[in-house]
Amino acid sequence: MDALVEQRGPILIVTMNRPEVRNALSPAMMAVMRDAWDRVDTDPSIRVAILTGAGGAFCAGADLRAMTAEHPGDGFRSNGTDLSRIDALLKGRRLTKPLIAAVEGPAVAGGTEILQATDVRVAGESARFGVSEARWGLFPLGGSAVRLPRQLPYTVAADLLLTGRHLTAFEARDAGLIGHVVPDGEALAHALKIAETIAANGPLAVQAILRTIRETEGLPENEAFALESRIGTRVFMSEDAKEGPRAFIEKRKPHFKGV
Ligand SMILES: C[C@H]([C@H](O)CC(=O)SCCNC(=O)CCNC(=O)[C@H](O)C(C)(C)COP(=O)(O)OP(=O)(O)OC[C@H]1O[C@@H](n2cnc3c(N)ncnc32)[C@H](O)[C@@H]1OP(=O)(O)O)[C@H]1CC[C@H]2[C@@H]3CCC4=CC(=O)CC[C@]4(C)[C@H]3CC[C@]12C
Repeated sequence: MDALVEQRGPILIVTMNRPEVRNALSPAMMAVMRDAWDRVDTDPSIRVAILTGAGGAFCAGADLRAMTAEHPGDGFRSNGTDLSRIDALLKGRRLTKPLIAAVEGPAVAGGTEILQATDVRVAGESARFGVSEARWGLFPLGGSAVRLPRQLPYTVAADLLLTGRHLTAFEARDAGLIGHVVPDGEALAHALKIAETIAANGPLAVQAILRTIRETEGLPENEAFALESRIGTRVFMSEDAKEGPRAFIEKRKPHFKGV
């Protein structure tokens, strides 16, 4: 299987699994990823997802060997593919639940592109990041030319996109591309701890916060607050909003039901 999917309690772990090519993307891998994202969105027992890679690598982007079989543009010309939405890479689509990246080794090109669709990012200290498409005369069609300048300071994003150079894990953390650097081999364990913390929180609150972050992006402040207050008020009216404060006063863990 080019990608593996495992549910551990409320956490769904998706592992890109072509370690012999540093988990370069294949159509089969992308089909499993797309189905996994559908499952995250529709299965109420899943509260958080983790994306990781097998064999000490995250993902090396598109399969460059497969691209040499024919002109890389032929696939698009022949079937009129619309790349404004690529579900597997969460381009043009965002999950309704938090997605955590657990990165070991290279997360390059398409690997750094899908990273930008994750909410919390953890990497082993030998991880490397970059959007190297321009080095091969290609375009980062996983969305980085749009998304990276929205996530990083402009000049950092432009530098990475235009030079195709790679960053170490510490440089990526300094640039704000990732949030946590951990010893090599511990990215998944650390991501699981973060996932457990999030999964123990009120699921309605978590999903409403995420929805607000996503849907207010780029809105004028007053429009953003109008939407935010509509989404947030519904959380306050839930059963979970009664349970949380009650649990605090009774000095026990809350039992959230997601209603
Ligand atoms: C458009 C997007 C996306 O933006 C385009 C890309 O991602 S282009 C890919 C660019 N990739 C790179 O620049 C990375 C290249 N690799 C490296 O730099 C290094 O290997 C490394 C830093 C990752 C690791 O270095 P190491 O020293 O640790 O290891 P190394 O010895 O180099 O490698 C070990 C072996 O692994 C092989 N390897 C590594 N990377 C690749 C790779 N990318 N491809 C193939 N093989 C790789 C290496 O050769 C070694 O093997 P040996 O045998 O030992 O030599 C696009 C993203 C997804 C696309 C869609 C995919 C599905 C589709 C299918 C279609 O038919 C239609 C189109 C589409 C929808 C397609 C559309 C474009 C994308 C969205």
